Amino acid sequence: MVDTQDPVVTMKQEVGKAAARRVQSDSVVGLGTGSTTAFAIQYIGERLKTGELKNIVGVPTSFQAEVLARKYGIPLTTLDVIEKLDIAIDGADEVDPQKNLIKGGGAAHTREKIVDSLADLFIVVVDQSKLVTKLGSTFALPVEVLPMAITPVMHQLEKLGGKPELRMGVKKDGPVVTDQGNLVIDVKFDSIDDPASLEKIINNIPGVLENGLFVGLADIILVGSIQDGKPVIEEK
Ligand SMILES: O=C(CO)[C@H](O)[C@H](O)COP(=O)(O)O
Repeated sequence: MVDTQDPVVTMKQEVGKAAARRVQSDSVVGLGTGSTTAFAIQYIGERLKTGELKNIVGVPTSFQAEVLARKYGIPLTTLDVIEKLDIAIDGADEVDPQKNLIKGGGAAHTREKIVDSLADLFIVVVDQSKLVTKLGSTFALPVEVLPMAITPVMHQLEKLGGKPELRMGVKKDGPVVTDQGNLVIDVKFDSIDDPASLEKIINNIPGVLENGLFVGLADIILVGSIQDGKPVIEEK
């Protein structure tokens, strides 16, 4: 259960709400994945319920987002019937000063990249600990891979200087399986000097579906921190 008294939880809640307040009536909204975005989805649902927001449809980036959207009464649509989104709200695992991201801590980065990249406005919700000067400094880069290609892809990632590890389940024996039925390799790089070219190089390895580098996609970063015991939100 979520501890609503925990200041970190309160701060995540406030960041999620701040992003949800940017959603306007008559819009198509990308619904991200993760614990921070979950609060944004909840608050969009609450604004719909009170009538403050009208005529919203969501595009979920994962099974988790879909379940939450249904729980909070947000109607859903698919990319087959819309051309673009007005706004997307999503979390991140690392954010650099150029607003480039590492995502995929929840193994949802493939669908997240599709949805977030189609949004006119992509808002990222994070806490201060996610800000880094260089991507890769704290977090391993998630790469979604077709199961049959795991071994050759690992070899290629090692040749790029990474240390690849197959992501294993928690409270589930065996590897994590994505919403698409694939596996995730987390690759630790000492540092990622050129995220734009690494994103392309990794995606060019046969068997790789998508990696968690989001380059040049984010428009606004909402950063939460706790100051004097209170949540503070800063916009970058
Ligand atoms: O990329 C993601 C899922 O694939 C998440 O957005 C990312 O892991 C951040 O999650 P949280 O808000 O729980 O820290």
